[in-house]
Amino acid sequence: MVLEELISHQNTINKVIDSLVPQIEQGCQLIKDTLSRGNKILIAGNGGSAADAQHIAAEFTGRFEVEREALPAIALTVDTSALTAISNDYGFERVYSRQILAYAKPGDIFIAISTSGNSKNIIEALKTAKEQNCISIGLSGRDGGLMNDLCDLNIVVPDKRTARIQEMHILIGHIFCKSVDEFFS
Ligand SMILES: O=C(CO)[C@@H](O)[C@H](O)[C@H](O)[C@H](O)COP(=O)(O)O
Ligand SMILES: [Zn+2]
Repeated sequence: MVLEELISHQNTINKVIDSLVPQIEQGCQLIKDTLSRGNKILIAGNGGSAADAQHIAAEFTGRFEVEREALPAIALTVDTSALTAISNDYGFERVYSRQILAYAKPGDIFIAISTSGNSKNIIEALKTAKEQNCISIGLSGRDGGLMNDLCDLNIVVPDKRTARIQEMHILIGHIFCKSVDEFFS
């Protein structure tokens, strides 16, 4: 089983190498352009993808591999008072869209992470991000789901398994960070 899982991960990376390099490069460029204009990054996801959202945001506000200026990135997954109040008062579907209304300025980037591409709170957040004139980058999987029609750039990991898709998302997130390190250092 262990070897099979490792080989399955390797097969997914090979599919990403074969099909997603231009889209990942486009994501790097959008993020560098956004940060160098003085705009910020907002990130959200559910479950393992919530952990990815805060992991990636912290690489920007703190640092990744080299010394460079602090960069503005906010994970919408971390404030338990906001998460519980918004869910309780407006419904879980609006837990991220309400925070986008609070934080987003035109030209900011919203990175939406969903392996199915269909989580309702992520879809609502993408609709609000569009209304706020934000740029949206999707990290999704399977067939890209509803995110295909709502993201400026939807990076769809060509796999069916949530675990494999999540593993590629954090790799792509780290590639975004590497490209930002090179640009800002
Ligand atoms: O990490 C995992 C599974 O590996 C789970 O916590 C997973 O993220 C949750 O089931 C999410 O609710 C799935 O949502 P999504 O990726 O379809 O948007
Ligand atoms: Zn997981």
